[in-house]
Amino acid sequence: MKKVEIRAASKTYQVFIGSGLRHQIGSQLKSILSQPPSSIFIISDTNVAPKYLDDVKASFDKELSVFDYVIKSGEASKSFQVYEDVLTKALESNLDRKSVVIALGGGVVGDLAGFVAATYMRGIRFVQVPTTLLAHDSSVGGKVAINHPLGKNMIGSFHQPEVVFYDTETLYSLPKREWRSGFAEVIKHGFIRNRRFLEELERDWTSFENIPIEQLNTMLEKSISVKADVVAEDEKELGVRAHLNLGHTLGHALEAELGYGVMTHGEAVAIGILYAMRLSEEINQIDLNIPHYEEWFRRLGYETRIPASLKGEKLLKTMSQDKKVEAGTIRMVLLEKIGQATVTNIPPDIILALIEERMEEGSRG
Ligand SMILES: NC(=O)c1ccc[n+]([C@@H]2O[C@H](COP(=O)([O-])OP(=O)(O)OC[C@H]3O[C@@H](n4cnc5c(N)ncnc54)[C@H](O)[C@@H]3O)[C@@H](O)[C@H]2O)c1
Ligand SMILES: O=C(O)C(=O)C[C@@H](O)[C@H](O)[C@H](O)COP(=O)(O)O
Ligand SMILES: [Zn+2]
Repeated sequence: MKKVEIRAASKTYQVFIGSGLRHQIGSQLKSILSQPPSSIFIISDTNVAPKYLDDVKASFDKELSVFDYVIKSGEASKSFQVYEDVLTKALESNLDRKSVVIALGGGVVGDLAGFVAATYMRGIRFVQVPTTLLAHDSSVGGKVAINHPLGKNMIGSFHQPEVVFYDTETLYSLPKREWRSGFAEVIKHGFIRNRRFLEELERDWTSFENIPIEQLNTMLEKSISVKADVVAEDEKELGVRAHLNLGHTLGHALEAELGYGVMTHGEAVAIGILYAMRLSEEINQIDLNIPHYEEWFRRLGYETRIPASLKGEKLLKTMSQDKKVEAGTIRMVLLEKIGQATVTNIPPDIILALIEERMEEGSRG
């Protein structure tokens, strides 16, 4: 088993990475939680629950009350309606301030369950049990949120989990599309902070078929360590944490404009990273060798261009509502070089011109 420590200003906790961890959650929590839980509330989704919910439930002593709530899978569940439904179930189950929420699933479950935990009775403890590759990112660092029709993750909080149990055996039931989606955040961690890691990824990850679990676990430990370093420096995104948003200003706008769930988060981030690299070249007057990276992304099966169905002006408007905007100015994460990020004010005309440039063939002008 591997372990990464997250030293956030508000809390230090461990991310355990290993095969089969879901079977040990109940017993492990006995020593990890300083106060025993009065009850457990597991939130999962319709794809994950049939596979793994019983295993997690069975890991708890019979005497402890364990409730669960299964949401419909997909990004559309990060909504006010589902948030309310989960809270209703929590209240009906008489959860109290010593209860512990468990997020069993991908980033959708993690973000929603974390926000439920952050707000139920003004905040109760929660535990992340990620089951997607992408959730190596979402389960760490304490950003929890739901979406608003006008923008991604607009209603949320910072609420750190007590612990993260990353049972990487569960990733082997993921569809290939979800491996690819999650890998975009891994690549992002390389681009913003660790060139050597990025080079290793390029060398070792040529497809998502038959990945040995040791290779997976080692890669995840490195990727989570990048996030851990950033969160330790800046838990609440007052500065350097914004670097974790590389590719997200456009990425989030793509998700919102296409309708939540049409493009996965990672698919949108991959297009957003290449777009941010192009902006970096323009603004910082550097050459990042984009054709090289675009070719790698294509080989891995990513779309690399902005869908032709979208309009530049509308994307710009949505990007103007990004959380990094200050006094109406769009601020984006750019690269100074591969492995080093920075945040820069970007004039709207440049944003628009490069959106047009990065549109799918045949849709420009
Ligand atoms: N809080 C953060 O710091 C942070 C970071 C990155 C992304 N996010 C958020 O995470 C979300 C995306 O997360 P995601 O990609 O995990 O999406 P997701 O939770 O929707 O999972 C993707 C799909 O895989 C299914 N699935 C999950 N685990 C499975 C398994 N083991 N086997 C088979 N199917 C499984 C899900 O049901 C879903 O259909 C977005 O909302 C994004 O905004 C948050
Ligand atoms: O942890 C962070 O900080 C990130 O930005 C990680 C991102 O991958 C993630 O998608 C996050 O939810 C985006 O946050 P937001 O503040 O831009 O909504
Ligand atoms: Zn992300």
